[in-house]
Amino acid sequence: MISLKNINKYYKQGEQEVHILHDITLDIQQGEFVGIMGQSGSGKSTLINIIGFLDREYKGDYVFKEDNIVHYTNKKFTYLRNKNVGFVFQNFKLINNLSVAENVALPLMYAGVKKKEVTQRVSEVLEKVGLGGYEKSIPSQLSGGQQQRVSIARAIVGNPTFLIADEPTGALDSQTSAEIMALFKQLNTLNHTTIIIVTHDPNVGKQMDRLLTILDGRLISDTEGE
Ligand SMILES: Nc1ncnc2c1ncn2[C@@H]1O[C@H](COP(=O)(O)OP(=O)(O)OP(=O)(O)O)[C@@H](O)[C@H]1O
Repeated sequence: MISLKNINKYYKQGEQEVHILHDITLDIQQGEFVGIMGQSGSGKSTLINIIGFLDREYKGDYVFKEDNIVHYTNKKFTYLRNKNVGFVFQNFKLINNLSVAENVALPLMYAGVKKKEVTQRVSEVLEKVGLGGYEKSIPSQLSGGQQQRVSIARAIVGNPTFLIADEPTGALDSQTSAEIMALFKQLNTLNHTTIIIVTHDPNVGKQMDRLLTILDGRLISDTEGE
C-alpha cells in the first residue's frame, strides 16, 4: 500500500544542504502494525512527515495504492492526506475550549459531513476508544490517558487508511501507556487499520509486529516483532 523508493531528503541550513534521509526504500502493507525507532535526530519525524503526506519536498518515488503521488497537484495531495491519514501526537493537541465531542468532530466538520451523521459517528468512535458518555467533557478535565483516547478518536473518526502516531505514549506513565498500546492493537486487529508508531520506548517497540530502525537517516533494520 505504502511504497517508498529511494527517498532522499535534504534540508537547507543557511547556504548548505544537509542530507537527512538516505535512500529509504520501504513497503508497508494494509493492516500492518509497524514501529519506527531511532535516536533523537535520526530522521523519524522527517520520514513520517513524508509517509503521512505532510511533506513532499524530497527526491525519490512514493507509490501509494499503486499510484505514484510525486506528480500530484497540491490540491490532490491535500485531499490524499485528509482522506487517508489520521495523526496522533505525544501531547494530544486537543483544543481545550471545545468539548470532547467537538474535538473529535473536527475532521468530519472540515469534510462537510452532515451534523446528524457527525453526532452519531462521534458517539460510535468514543465508544470504540472506551470513552462512551464523555461527549460533553472538557479535555483538560481528563487524565492524560483519556486525552490520548480522545485524540485517537479524532484520528480514526474519518476512517483513515492508516494512522501515524508520533510518540503517542511519551507523556504517559507505564500503566496508561500499556492501555493505549492495547487500544492501538485492538484498532489494528478489529478494524485492520494500518498503524505506524514512532517511539523511543523499547517496551512499545517490542509490542509492534514489525520494527524499523533508523540511524543517521538510514534504515538499518527491519525486523519482525517478538
Ligand atoms: N525544518 C528543518 N530544517 C533543517 N533541519 C531540520 C529540520 N527539521 C529537522 N531537521 C534536522 O533533521 C534531522 C532529523 O530530524 P527529525 O526531527 O526527523 O529526527 P527525529 O528522529 O524525529 O528526532 P526526535 O526523536 O528528537 O524527534 C535532525 O538533524 C534535525 O536537526
